[in-house]
Amino acid sequence: MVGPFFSFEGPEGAGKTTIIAMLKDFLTERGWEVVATREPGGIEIAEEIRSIILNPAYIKMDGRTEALLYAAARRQHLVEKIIPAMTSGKIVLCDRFIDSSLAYQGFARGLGMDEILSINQFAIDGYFPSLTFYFDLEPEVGLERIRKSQQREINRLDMESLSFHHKVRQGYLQLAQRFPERIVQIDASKPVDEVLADTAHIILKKLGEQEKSFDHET
Ligand SMILES: Nc1ncnc2c1ncn2[C@@H]1O[C@H](COP(=O)(O)OP(=O)(O)OP(=O)(O)O)[C@@H](O)[C@H]1O
Ligand SMILES: Cc1cn([C@H]2C[C@H](O)[C@@H](COP(=O)(O)O)O2)c(=O)[nH]c1=O
Repeated sequence: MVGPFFSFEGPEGAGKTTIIAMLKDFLTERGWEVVATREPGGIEIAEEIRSIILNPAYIKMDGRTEALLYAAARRQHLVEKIIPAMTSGKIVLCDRFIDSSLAYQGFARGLGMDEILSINQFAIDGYFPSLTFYFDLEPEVGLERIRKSQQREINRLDMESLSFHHKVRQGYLQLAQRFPERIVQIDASKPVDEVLADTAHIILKKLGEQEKSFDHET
């Protein structure tokens, strides 16, 4: 069985990292093998690219360079970590994937969603997530959460204007409308335990569906 691939999307401080860690424990306790990972990063080459993209000193980075670096990090992470995990039947929980590029570079940077989709189609070669959770939150709330967080350094993208972060949200809302069969919107303003319950419920349903279709094949 090929393991399912779930991506988690949303603005800064939406709670993706928190919920992925909780879901990993929740699913592992139920006997699933789970790989939790993140973009940009997750493996050495992509973490190196991450440190370049997010370096607050690189304010002169061109938007297209930024988009290509995210796509390059994505490609390496996909072939080195995500595909092998899926092939060995593990559940993949990925903190950000292609929709981050569509919302941030495509929409908020103004490079065009379809242009960014096109370079990313080359990078992902058909490996779209089985399901994407979009954690919807007012950008002001998310930015305030990360400002208060001890564990989170402020990176180059965090430093963008509030209007950029509003555009990111608008971009995500458009994506949720464009891909309703893949993207599930979660209210990330709720308390952590409620966000976890909402997300886990959908994942268990999806796993049940996948187990059923697997039974039919055998
Ligand atoms: N539902 C929630 N309600 C209140 N605070 C939360 C909630 N979820 C997460 N937080 C807190 O908000 C901060 C950011 O959470 P987290 O790192 O999980 O977000 P994120 O979406 O991964 O952010 P980013 O993508 O910007 O790194 C943390 O301090 C976390 O404890
Ligand atoms: C994958 C991806 C990410 N981004 C942005 C989104 C965030 O501002 C940073 C990553 O930081 P995080 O703390 O790990 O969330 O990068 C982007 O603009 N485009 C992308 O494709």
